[in-house]
Amino acid sequence: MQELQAINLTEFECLALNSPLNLADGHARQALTASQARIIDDLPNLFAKAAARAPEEVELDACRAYLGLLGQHSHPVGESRVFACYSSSVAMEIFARALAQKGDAVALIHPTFDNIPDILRGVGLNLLPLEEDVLHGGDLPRALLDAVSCVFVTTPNNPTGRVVTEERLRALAAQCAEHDVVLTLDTSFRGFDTRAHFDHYRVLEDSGCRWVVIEDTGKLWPTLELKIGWLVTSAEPGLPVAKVYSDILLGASPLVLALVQRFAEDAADGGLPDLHRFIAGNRVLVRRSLAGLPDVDFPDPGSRASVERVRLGRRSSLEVWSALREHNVYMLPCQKFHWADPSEGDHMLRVALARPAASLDEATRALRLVLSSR
Ligand SMILES: N=C(N)NC[C@@H](O)CC(=O)C(=O)O
Repeated sequence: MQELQAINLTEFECLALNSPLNLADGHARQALTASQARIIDDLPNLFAKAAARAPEEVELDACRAYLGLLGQHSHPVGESRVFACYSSSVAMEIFARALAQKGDAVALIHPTFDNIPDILRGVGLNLLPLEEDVLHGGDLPRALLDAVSCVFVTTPNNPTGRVVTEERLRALAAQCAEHDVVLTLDTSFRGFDTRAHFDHYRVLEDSGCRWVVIEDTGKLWPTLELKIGWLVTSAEPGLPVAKVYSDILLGASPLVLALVQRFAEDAADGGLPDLHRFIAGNRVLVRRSLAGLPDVDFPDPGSRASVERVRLGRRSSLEVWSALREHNVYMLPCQKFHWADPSEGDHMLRVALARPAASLDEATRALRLVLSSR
C-alpha cells in the first residue's frame, strides 16, 4: 500500500491503459458512432483539404465549430490571444510558466485532478486550497484574494462535476477584477454539461478582470488522443503567455484541428445530446449495479460529467483498487484529487463512464463482488 500512496492519478491511469476493463482515465473510450466512423473513414480527404488551406483558416473553423457547439459565442476566436496546443495539459504548463514569471501563489479549487497542482507546483507556485463549498457559497474571503495572484477553478469540476453558475462566475470575476487577480478556468469537462454552456467569455470580457481559459476537446470523443487544448486569454492578461507559447509550440496540427471541426459539427447535428444520453445511461448502470451495498453511495447526485465517484463507507479505496486489479479491472482511487489533504479521498473511487456499457457492466459486477466481501 505504501508504494501506491506515492503515485499520482495519471500513474494509476497508466497502469490501467492496457486492460480491456480500464475505467480509470477520463478520456473517451466508447465506440465511435456511425457518423463519427464516417468522419474517420474520410481522414485522407480531411488531410488533403487541411494541407491545402492556410493553417489559420483551419484553426478558425475548428475554434468556431467547437466553441459554438458549447455556447461560447463571445470567444475571441481569430484574435492573437487564442493558442492551440496538443493537449490541455500542455496549455496548462504554458500558462503555469507564464504565471510563475509574474506571481507566486494560486488559490486552486479543492478537490481537483492532481496534474493541475502538480504542474503549478512544478514551476514554483505556492497553492492555497479553495474548497468547492467556499467557491460556490458566495464571495471569496478577501484575505485569500489578497494572498494570491491567481484564482484557478475547474468547471465542471473533476471528479465532482460541480458547475460554476453564470451568476457565480460573474461575481467571482468581479472580485478578481477588484483585487487584480487573474481568474483561470479549466473547462475540460464542459462538453458534458449544458449548465456549463452559458457564454463564459461574455461574462469574462464584461467583468474587466484579467482571465485565462483552458479548453479541452479531448474528453468528449474517442479520437485516440487526437485532441486540442486551447489556451485563451483576456486582451491584457499581464502574463507572457504568447512568449512562453512560442518557447513550446509553433502551432497544433491542422489535421487534428480539421478532425475537431468535423466531430464538433457532427455533435451539433444531434451527436452531443446522444452523447449526454449515453453518459447518463452509463451513470444509471453504475448506480444500479452497486445498489443496496452497505455503506456504498454516490456523493455527486447532480453530476453530468463522464466520471462518477463511489463512496465506499469505511473500505479503503487503495485496498479495493488492489482487489479490483486481481480481476484486471481498473478504477481511480480518489486520494490524489484531494491534493491538500489526500486522506479525504481514502474511501472513494472514481469510475470512468465514457466506456462501452458492456465493459462498465462487467467492471461494476467485479466491483460489487469486491465490495460485498469487505
Ligand atoms: N496530462 C495528464 N495527466 N493527463 C491525464 C488527464 O487527462 C486525465 C484526466 O483528466 C482524468 O482522468 O480525469
